[in-house]
Amino acid sequence: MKYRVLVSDPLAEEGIDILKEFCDVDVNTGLTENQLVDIIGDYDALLVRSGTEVTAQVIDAGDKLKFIGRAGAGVDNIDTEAATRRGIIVANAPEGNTLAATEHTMAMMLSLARNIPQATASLKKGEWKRSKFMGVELNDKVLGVMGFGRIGREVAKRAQAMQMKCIAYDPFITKERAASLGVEMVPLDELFRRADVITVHTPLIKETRHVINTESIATMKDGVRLINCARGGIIDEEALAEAVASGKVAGAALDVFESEPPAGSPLLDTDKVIVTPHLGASTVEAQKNVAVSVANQCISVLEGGSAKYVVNAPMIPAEQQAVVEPYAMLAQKMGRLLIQLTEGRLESLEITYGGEAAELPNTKFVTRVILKGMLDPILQAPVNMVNAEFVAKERGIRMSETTTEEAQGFKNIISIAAKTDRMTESVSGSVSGPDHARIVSIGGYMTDLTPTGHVVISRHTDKPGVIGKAATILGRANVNIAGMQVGRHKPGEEALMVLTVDSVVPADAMDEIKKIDGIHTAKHAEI
Ligand SMILES: NC(=O)C1=CN([C@@H]2O[C@H](COP(=O)(O)OP(=O)(O)OC[C@H]3O[C@@H](n4cnc5c(N)ncnc54)[C@H](O)[C@@H]3O)[C@@H](O)[C@H]2O)C=CC1
Ligand SMILES: O=C(O)C(=O)COP(=O)(O)O
Repeated sequence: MKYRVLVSDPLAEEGIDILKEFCDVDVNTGLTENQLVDIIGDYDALLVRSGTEVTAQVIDAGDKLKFIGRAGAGVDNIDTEAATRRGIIVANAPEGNTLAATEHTMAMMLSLARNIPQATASLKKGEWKRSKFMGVELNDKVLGVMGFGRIGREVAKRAQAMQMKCIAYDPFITKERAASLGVEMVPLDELFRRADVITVHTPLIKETRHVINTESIATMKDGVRLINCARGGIIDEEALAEAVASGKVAGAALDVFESEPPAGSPLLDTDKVIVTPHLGASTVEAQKNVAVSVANQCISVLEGGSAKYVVNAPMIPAEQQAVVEPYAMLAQKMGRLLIQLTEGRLESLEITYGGEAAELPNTKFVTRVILKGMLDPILQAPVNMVNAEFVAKERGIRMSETTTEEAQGFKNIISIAAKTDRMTESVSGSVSGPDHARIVSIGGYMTDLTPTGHVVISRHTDKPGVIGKAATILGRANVNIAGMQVGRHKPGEEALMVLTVDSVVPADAMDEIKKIDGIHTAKHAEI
């Protein structure tokens, strides 16, 4: 059956064409939330731009939904937490419109400095007012860039070409990185104090909401100019309107608004503020880029693969794949085995990465794989790389992740210790090559087990006859034993037996094994 994809905002034809090769595509724009809720249950994927609010209600109604794609950068119109809870991958196309937004910012800055939109409107009205539209030069002025990500950096590069002095604030970018581009990183209050023009390029998050407000504007230079081509709400619009009216702010250029469209905003009534209707990404080139990117990611996810720009799950970058993948495969098997060996309600998990495993670039990814391996068999709802951690947290499972140089005689080791309300159990494994991994201990007993197929694992008193009786029972049940290992600490004490078998062990045979004199516990597991 073909997958069904709903496109609820205008998407470039190039993207739609890619989707149509693999999916049934419906383009249905301008839907209300209720209309979307009514139809979303029929679709496997939803593709949007900034025009669709993908709320928790929409997501919860998307019974078949596996992928939400954002043909652009900002995902603030998507309830990613709700998607994560439901195991839906959210991905964006953050690179495709960087240059479009950058060039729009430059256009806004130049228009603001030289009053181009106002002068155009005036001349078209039949006026010829040359002195009214006296401008300022950008040459030698200080540009303050708040948010030094993709767009912020490209804006700075272009501003430097116009001989502006660029300073930037971004708590997540190092001074060295900025210095390599000739940009001085400064604290935010210094940026506000020193800049002649301030342009914001951050996401709208708690920390950036109304960061430009009455108080911060008061610390800026008289006659400062402000630009927002990022997200409405980073600048407090009421404070801006007042500061423009008082003359503190000489002018502002806005592409985005707290509410879009910004009907009734006083910012639309003043000539000192120039505006565009969220056009930052609106170039032919950018729209083609983002549509193609998100369409390809959508198909990849629907076909069981991964997406390049997942917003709500850790993915392994291509360059780390070869190193991380063997550990991830082992980890999932270890998780699966461990959950089958435990009884009771899972309370905590301690995961230790030792030796070379501690150096992995992405232990968080491997930890999620362990969780998926453990939780998938026991939960009704699908557990995947998107929601594994969330599901564990929701179920109150305490998690700890430790790294250590110690690898217990192996080059690398992953150990998982699980505690339930009834018992503790542990499993360790080691990777010895791209396709070669072993379970090296269970419950503290050494083993050497290829993590695949069916096993019977039992604890028994180390005395003659116990193993033979178990083998006889399996033989009678027509279960072939492919391998056997016994681990013990001291002769005569408790021992652990691992039997690899070629097929499922019938429940009555397992019951018989559990009743053998000397057997303490016995479990059948499929790894
Ligand atoms: N007007 C439009 O049509 C478009 C708007 N955008 C918006 O532009 C903004 C920037 O986009 P990109 O550069 O692609 O994103 P990005 O993720 O590459 O850069 C954002 C930067 O903001 C920084 N940041 C986060 N919190 C911060 C804080 N509290 N203070 C200062 N910096 C902080 C991050 O470290 C990051 O470097 C986003 O809000 C995006 O949605 C993007 C494309 C088109
Ligand atoms: O990519 C972004 O963050 C944008 O704001 C672009 O929005 P749009 O796709 O033009 O609705």
